[in-house]
Amino acid sequence: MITLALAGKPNCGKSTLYRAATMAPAEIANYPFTTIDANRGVAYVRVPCPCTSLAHRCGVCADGIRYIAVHLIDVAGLVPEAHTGKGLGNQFLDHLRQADAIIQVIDASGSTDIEGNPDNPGSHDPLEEIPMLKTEMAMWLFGIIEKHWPKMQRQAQSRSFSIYAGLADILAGLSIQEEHVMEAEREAGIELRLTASGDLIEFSKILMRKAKPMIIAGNKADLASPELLTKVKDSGAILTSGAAELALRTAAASHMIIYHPGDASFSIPDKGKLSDAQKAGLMKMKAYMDAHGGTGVQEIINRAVFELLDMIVLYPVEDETHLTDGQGRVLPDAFLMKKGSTPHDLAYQVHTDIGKGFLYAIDAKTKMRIKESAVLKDGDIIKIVSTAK
Ligand SMILES: Nc1nc2c(ncn2[C@@H]2O[C@H](COP(=O)(O)OP(=O)(O)OP(=O)(O)O)[C@@H](O)[C@H]2O)c(=O)[nH]1
Repeated sequence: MITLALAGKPNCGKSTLYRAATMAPAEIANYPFTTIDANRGVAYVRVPCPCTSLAHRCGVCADGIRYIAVHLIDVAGLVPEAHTGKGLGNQFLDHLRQADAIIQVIDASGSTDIEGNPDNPGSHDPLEEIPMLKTEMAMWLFGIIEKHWPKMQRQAQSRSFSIYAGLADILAGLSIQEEHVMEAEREAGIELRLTASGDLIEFSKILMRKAKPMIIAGNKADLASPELLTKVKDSGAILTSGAAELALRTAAASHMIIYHPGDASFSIPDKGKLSDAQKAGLMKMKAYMDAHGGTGVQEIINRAVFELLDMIVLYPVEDETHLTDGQGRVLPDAFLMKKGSTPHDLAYQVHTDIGKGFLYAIDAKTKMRIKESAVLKDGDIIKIVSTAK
């Protein structure tokens, strides 16, 4: 399953964002494994469910909204020089190891300094936080490479030794592959074999960027001044309010409001049941959402998955006419897969045996056979015919 990590300095709101994003939407609260351990949980991307255009609705989605699970990690807060052991030190880097993509959380309200100490809103520049994470991650990676470099350079004297494979091997735990190493070498304009370890910092930065793509959440946006909001938004960050999202999901869970994560707004079914304080709190959130089109929490998860990681959603079925599985359930499964995936890749994703016994696939929309190597499109509903059952 795809893993996203929330990383940033202490007090920028990571845990609040994490709690909000991993609080299962009311309709799917009984999904298994909502919390895996203290800092690893299940969050969801939101997509329109294809069943909305069918005669039979699917029973999985909530009012035509399909939520698909991804893992989310709440990474320990990091401070400058964390790679040397400062603050909680390398703990955060060990968490990041497991991530496919990183959501860097910054305090858009400027109400905490670079080490996370509280201050008045607007007293710090949120954009100063952005290079810190990149630097710490790159220096950590550099530290690993540096340790192995003398040996690697000796081995590189031998013609049969590939420095790309060697480096990828050392960094396999970080999901760094040979192609990443080659691309980073090219981009850094160096020849790895001939480069002294001390000159590998820029290379490490590029390599980290390739292996762990990053998107920025300008969090606590509800507390930020209009000037800071503009500045943070112009930097390309997505504005978020983890606190608002958490409050909305909590209110929805107790049926105080109707809200699906990612909605631009919410409704109150029975105002009479709310206290004046609750009404005032909700109105404040409504004003914020009206101004920003929502809390931004769902948006950042969707963008991390679909834009940073280039994923599409595919729906495997066993019966291409009724779009059901073997038990008659309509569109029960939705898989997140890399853009460019083929029916054969999907077959493997469903089950290794289905992949091994793959015969052919049918596009349920056109009822036509498609080639094993055809490139699938986002939203495709596919029947796989395999020797395996
Ligand atoms: N106004 C506002 N406050 C927030 C928001 N998110 C978090 N906070 C507050 O900011 C403070 C820090 O939030 P946390 O979620 O604990 O921050 P953290 O980054 O996990 O902190 P560490 O665990 O120290 O790394 C708490 O008082 C939160 O209530 C937000 O979106 N808006």
